[in-house]
Amino acid sequence: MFKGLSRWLFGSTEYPVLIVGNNESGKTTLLYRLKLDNFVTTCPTIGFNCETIEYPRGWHWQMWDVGAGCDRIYPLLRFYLKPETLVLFLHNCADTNEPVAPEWLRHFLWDMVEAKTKYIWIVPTRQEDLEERETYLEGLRQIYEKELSQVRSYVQYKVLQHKVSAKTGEGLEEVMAELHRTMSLNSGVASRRPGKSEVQLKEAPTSEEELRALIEKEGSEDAMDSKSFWETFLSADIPAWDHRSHLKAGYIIALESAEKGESIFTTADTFIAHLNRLKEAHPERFRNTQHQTMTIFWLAQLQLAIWNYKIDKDLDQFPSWFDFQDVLLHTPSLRNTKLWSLYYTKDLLFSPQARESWTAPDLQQFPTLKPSPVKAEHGIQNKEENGDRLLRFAFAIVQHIQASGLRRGAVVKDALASLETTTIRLRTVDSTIPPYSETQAYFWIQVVHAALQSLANEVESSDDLSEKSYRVVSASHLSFSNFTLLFDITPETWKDYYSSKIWNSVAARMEFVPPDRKLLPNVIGVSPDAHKKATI
Ligand SMILES: Nc1nc2c(ncn2[C@@H]2O[C@H](COP(=O)(O)OP(=O)(O)OP(=O)(O)O)[C@@H](O)[C@H]2O)c(=O)[nH]1
Ligand SMILES: [Mg+2]
Repeated sequence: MFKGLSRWLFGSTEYPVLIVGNNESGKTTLLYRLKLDNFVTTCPTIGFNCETIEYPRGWHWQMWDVGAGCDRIYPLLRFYLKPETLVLFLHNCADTNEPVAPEWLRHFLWDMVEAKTKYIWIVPTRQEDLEERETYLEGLRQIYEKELSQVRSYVQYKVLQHKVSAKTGEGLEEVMAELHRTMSLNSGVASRRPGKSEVQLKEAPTSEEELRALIEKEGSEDAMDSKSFWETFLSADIPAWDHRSHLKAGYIIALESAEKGESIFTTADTFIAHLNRLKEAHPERFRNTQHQTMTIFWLAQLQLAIWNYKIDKDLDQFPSWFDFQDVLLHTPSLRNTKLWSLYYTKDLLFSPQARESWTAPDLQQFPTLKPSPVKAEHGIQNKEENGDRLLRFAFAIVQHIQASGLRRGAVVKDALASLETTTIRLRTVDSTIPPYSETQAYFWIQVVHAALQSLANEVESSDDLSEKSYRVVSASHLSFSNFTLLFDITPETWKDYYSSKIWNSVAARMEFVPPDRKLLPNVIGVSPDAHKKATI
């Protein structure tokens, strides 16, 4: 109602502006200098002040100066964040003891990401007594930009470099001009969600060369080897919790899991258990909200990078903990904090559903392993590769159904829809990929389901309790490679059930067509020599 009234009175929208910063950084002084064009004597703010400022004529800014000590109340700041909120972060230059880019800013930035708040300006205040002002401000800019770069794919930021004094009013007009310029350039953006194509344009992935340079730079600044890092990680004492440390911790966990042949779901559980432990030890520092799909996404990319490294370097064993930097340089895309945007739309990835449980990508499937050099020499039949792709896809879906306890019908329906979109996309860049076929997709899901179900059934009938618990774990936590070892299922298995004529028919693409050679399996037995193979 008030919004409507103000619009009627002022004939325009009010843009919300949140003013934050450490104690005594001049938030209240700045607000009243803008409002009254006068210096007011302040005392520490309890609660908040809110004033509407007009600048220039016809443009209205609803400015919120929130409480004393943002470092203590920052968990509450997120309630002021909306997609259309603009943020001014005041840095107090008069207090040289004050940390530059304080710890709470990092959490606040991720709160901004979560709230889809898009703009923040760092305003250095109380500059009157600065010696070598320009050098000092340049130093500030570098430190803040490093911190802000963590969220650069989501948030636009700027560290202002001109002289600002809330006491005299110097430089405040430029601050308001910044807000005005941004909002007039993005007129209407604040109040509507950007379309998909806009998001993709703005957030195009960084080039491989740039990423490699970034990894080199961060590697040379990172004095901590993986062992020492892991110790500080276990004691919740790591120096920074940025993208690189996330990758480093993930790398170690993914490596251990790859060696044990654990599934990606188990790996993710391990990682999340560590996160929870860190959060318990230092709730103010580790505030990542639990995100199942995001965790699985990054761990899967790390596992893939580890495997590709092993294959390309022709190693007999997995790389070691100490090869972290080399593995990153081998797959520089890991350094792209927005890598997920190649696979997921923002709307899907940040949905409550994706947060709570594994959700398949809606833009394209995760990449699979590169073919090993030997295979590549002989060339791989695309059909066989496609069979492998569908088999892996089916395996991930069925295992997810078993691990999550979700209703099978709904998951399969969503998964098939996602597979269809992915296939259509893939075919636009590689026409040798066979078209999506409902029959083929459903067939692989059914085959994998029957196989895993047979493991569960064996558990039911076993009297040996230790065997029982072992099998329960193995059915839902089996890795894909162990799965193909246990069951004689290959990309060619369909030939036992379907003739090529039916399998490749147009009718089979449109809807499920039953097999013409043999009934679909309800239960598949474990391959007789599986135990022998699994121990190799
Ligand atoms: N010299 C100078 N002093 C300033 C400036 N801005 C604020 N001050 C002084 O700094 C002190 C703190 O200013 P406030 O406006 O109360 O700061 P605040 O960030 O709102 O403080 P809290 O509400 O306690 O968080 C006051 O004594 C102000 O007069 C400035 O630009 N220059
Ligand atoms: Mg105040």
